[in-house]
Amino acid sequence: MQVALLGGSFNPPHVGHLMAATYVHATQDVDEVWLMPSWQHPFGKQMEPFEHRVAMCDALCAETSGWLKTSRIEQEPGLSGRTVDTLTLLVARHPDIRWSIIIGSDILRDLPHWKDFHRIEELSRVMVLNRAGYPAPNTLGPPLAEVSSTLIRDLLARGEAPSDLVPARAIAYAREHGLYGLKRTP
Ligand SMILES: Nc1ncnc2c1ncn2[C@@H]1O[C@H](COP(=O)(O)OP(=O)(O)OP(=O)(O)O)[C@@H](O)[C@H]1O
Ligand SMILES: O=C(O)c1ccc[n+]([C@@H]2O[C@H](COP(=O)([O-])O)[C@@H](O)[C@H]2O)c1
Repeated sequence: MQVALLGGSFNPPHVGHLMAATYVHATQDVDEVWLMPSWQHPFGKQMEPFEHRVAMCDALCAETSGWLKTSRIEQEPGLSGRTVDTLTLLVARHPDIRWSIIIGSDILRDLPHWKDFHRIEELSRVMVLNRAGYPAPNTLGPPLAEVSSTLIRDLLARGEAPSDLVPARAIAYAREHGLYGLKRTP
């Protein structure tokens, strides 16, 4: 089996994540895509609690026929969000799976600060998706949606409803739990 990992803060998840996962599943030789929310972020990004972000990722997965899953692997003791360590654990735990790592082209500028990226390339196929606004050589596919979690948090802070940028079930969950300063709904 071939699995592609899409790691991120998912704070909140949005249609860009869904499009990225769908694109990879539809065009690459991949059986499943696993969303892999950060438990703690290596560069110290502040995020809503892990359980809420997992639940919103599950809401994205519900939009698919079962090939998209959420992995809680990053909460394992001993991991710190460094992808090479997470991948090493996954490789040991699932020797039957062949791994790919999905990253958006915005991440390319951060890679010099990643731990042991060469080892990640040894353990997996790295797919760099063409994220709109971040052109780079050797990316995969057409530019994907111009949307970010930062934009969505900004819209929510201004009292706007980003209903065209976040899958409905995910925004409903965020509202139900009063995330991102949203007024809690029963
Ligand atoms: N619109 C998009 N198109 C392509 N890749 C994306 C898109 N949005 C996110 N990604 C990729 O998904 C992964 C996880 O992204 P993340 O959860 O940090 O979302 P983000 O929108 O970049 O968040 P933030 O705005 O909070 O930094 C990264 O590899 C990122 O490049
Ligand atoms: O391995 C590293 O050193 C490393 C450094 C920064 C980020 N990452 C991973 O990159 C993924 C996307 O991160 P981000 O910054 O877009 O939320 C997420 O799974 C992080 O754990 C990994």
